[in-house]
Amino acid sequence: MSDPSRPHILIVEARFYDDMADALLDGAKAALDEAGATYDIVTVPGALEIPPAISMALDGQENGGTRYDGFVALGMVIRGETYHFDIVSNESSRALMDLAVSESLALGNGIMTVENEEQAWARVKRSEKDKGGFAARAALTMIALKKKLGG
Ligand SMILES: Nc1c(NC[C@H](O)[C@H](O)[C@H](O)CO)[nH]c(=O)[nH]c1=O
Ligand SMILES: CC(=O)[C@@H](O)COP(=O)(O)O
Repeated sequence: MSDPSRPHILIVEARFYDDMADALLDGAKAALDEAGATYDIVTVPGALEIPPAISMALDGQENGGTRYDGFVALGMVIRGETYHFDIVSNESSRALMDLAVSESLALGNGIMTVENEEQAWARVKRSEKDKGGFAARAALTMIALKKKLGG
């Protein structure tokens, strides 16, 4: 039984790039550990699978599954040669926004969409930008806001 006084978070990570996923996850876990939050971690192949995974977790909550106070999405989308970058980037972010608004979710979006690996590495745990940690803190902030607003 999780401690009701501590936020319980679901981290959904896309491991399209394993090494970068590790760095994003390190940042998110460090932020959640610092805040005293508890969390589960699920892994999906790519960023496009993150919104469906969160939707599955929401369905699970209605069927006796684990209840989550908030969600953290982690992924790295790097532009290639084709239009697929735009699809993956735009559709994953749009689906997350649609879910967050329609379900009033406390969600931190840590799906990075970058032009190249240099930009990618400059935004994970091993850098001052630490987008994984930022997404985790965003989720925690929205959990507190939701409680303040009576959600
Ligand atoms: N190119 C990247 C992808 N592409 C894969 C998709 O996200 C998806 O898994 C596939 O289309 C099967 O449904 N995903 C990333 O996370 N990052 C990329 O750079
Ligand atoms: C973001 C992507 O889907 C990308 O990695 C795919 O690369 P490409 O456009 O060269 O097939």
